[in-house]
Amino acid sequence: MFIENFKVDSPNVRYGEEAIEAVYHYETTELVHENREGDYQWVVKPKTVGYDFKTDTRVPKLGVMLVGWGGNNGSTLTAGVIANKEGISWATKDKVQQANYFGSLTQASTIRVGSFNGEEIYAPFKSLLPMVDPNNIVFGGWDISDMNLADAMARAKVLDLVLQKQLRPYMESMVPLPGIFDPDFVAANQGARANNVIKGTKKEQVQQIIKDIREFKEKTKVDKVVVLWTANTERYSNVVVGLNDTVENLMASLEKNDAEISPSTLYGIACVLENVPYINGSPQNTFVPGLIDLAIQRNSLIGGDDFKSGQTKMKSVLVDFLVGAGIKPTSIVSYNHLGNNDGMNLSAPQTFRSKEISKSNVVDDMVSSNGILYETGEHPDHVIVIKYVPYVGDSKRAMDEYTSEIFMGGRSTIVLHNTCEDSLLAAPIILDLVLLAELSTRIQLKAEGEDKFHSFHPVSAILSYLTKAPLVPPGTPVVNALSKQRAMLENILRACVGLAPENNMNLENK
Ligand SMILES: NC(=O)c1ccc[n+]([C@@H]2O[C@H](COP(=O)([O-])OP(=O)(O)OC[C@H]3O[C@@H](n4cnc5c(N)ncnc54)[C@H](O)[C@@H]3O)[C@@H](O)[C@H]2O)c1
Ligand SMILES: O=P([O-])([O-])O[C@@H]1[C@@H](O)[C@H](O)[C@@H](O)[C@H](O)[C@@H]1O
Repeated sequence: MFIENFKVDSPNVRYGEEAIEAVYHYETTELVHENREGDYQWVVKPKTVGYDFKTDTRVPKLGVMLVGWGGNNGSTLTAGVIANKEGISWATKDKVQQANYFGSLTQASTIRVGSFNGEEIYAPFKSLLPMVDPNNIVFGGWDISDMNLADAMARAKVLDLVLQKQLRPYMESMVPLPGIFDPDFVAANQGARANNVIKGTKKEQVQQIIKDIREFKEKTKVDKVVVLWTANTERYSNVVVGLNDTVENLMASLEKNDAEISPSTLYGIACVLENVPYINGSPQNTFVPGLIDLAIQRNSLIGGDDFKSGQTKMKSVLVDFLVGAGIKPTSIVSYNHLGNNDGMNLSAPQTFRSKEISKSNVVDDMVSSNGILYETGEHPDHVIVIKYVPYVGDSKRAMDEYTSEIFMGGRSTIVLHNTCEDSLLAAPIILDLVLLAELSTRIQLKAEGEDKFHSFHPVSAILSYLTKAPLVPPGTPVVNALSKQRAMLENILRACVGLAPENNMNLENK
């Protein structure tokens, strides 16, 4: 059964005028390697840590500024939100299609809240805590191409023409602000669309971005802004001692107009200085150590990297299943071809390399979790190929072959083939990223022994479900398995309303 909403009734939870406060008992374990009578043994000690959570329930008017607003993702997301807001429907050859938010974890998935008369009860994911309604987001942003959003939507060739026609009047007046462009960081083939760029030194460019954010806030009267990079994939920046390894060196390099600071890092510096959450949807190392430290110093949320949309999402499910089932993946070969501008940009070796890295690391945690199947340091062969085929446009083809060793030396080969519009996968992920980033800035927590409430660590690991290469606080583990990432997110939000983690034990029925 499905319910729209619920409230928790518990002595541990208080719904106030402006906040929900919850007292929570976090059940965890501590391991020690002990010498017991001359023999070293691993001992696991369960422990309970008390936490207080406080969630500000005043939902702000949210502005979202996209870097690369006029791209396929940016224009598709903007169009999709307008279509939902305006309740637009359109005729396809199959049926009359209504606008929806399918593919969005927050808007289109549910959580189990309990059982009623023996029946399982589910509620929308978004009913866990008050969140921004995507229909109320005000969009803006930058693009190095000055094309208005209606024309950009047509250039993207993603949405049905009948729908585009209805959306055009809403989008014609939306024109991206000039963006920071540096041809050294993207494929040479991108230069042709760069007719809308910010001039000046790198420091002046950062100052311009700060000015743009302030003016956008002022003009649209939004309470909060989140900035998200959905612009071209860049090559990796060199991380060099003295250049970008510390806050001081990064800021000094900015003063010196050092060529090795990428545009995506420049937007990041501007956002962090302005205390505006900044999320990177592409694979490059935007978050060089100096920028991560700046975000930590200023407690300004950063998140990334690279939207986990199709092939990689599937991989973080399938390999988790295989390894969790005691089956040993030994070779994973992933090929895809696509014909949109992203594909064209990825046809250069340097930008492809960024993608190859973010797509390759995704099985690491699952492989290292099973010392029965894999020796220390052993990895499956893992090959990533991406080809640019203009004819297929945004309709990405992904082909994967997983070969595994099974019982008694047997081999099992699974082959997948997926055809799907790349941008229709990415747009709802962008939505979730900005909605969850905003929500997480309203949550405060305090562990027992701490005297003050504080926010989550500014390097936002709770966004991991949505990214191929999750950025996590330095020195903390990266989790790639999709089910674990979802459970982490859901259980943290449950904790904020005093609900225990979903444990699926169902003891009442056993
Ligand atoms: N679609 C997916 O499923 C998916 C998944 C993961 C990651 N991504 C990443 O998302 C990004 C966007 O994808 P897309 O399909 O929308 O690409 P796109 O090429 O259609 O759009 C990118 C836009 O960014 C603009 N741009 C480039 N450099 C800029 C800069 N420095 N400042 C401002 N604007 C700039 C371009 O003019 C373009 O309009 C890519 O990096 C892609 O790899 C996409
Ligand atoms: O999410 P996913 O399907 O693994 O990865 C995709 C790549 O396969 C594709 O080549 C690229 O253009 C997309 O931007 C996205 O990164």
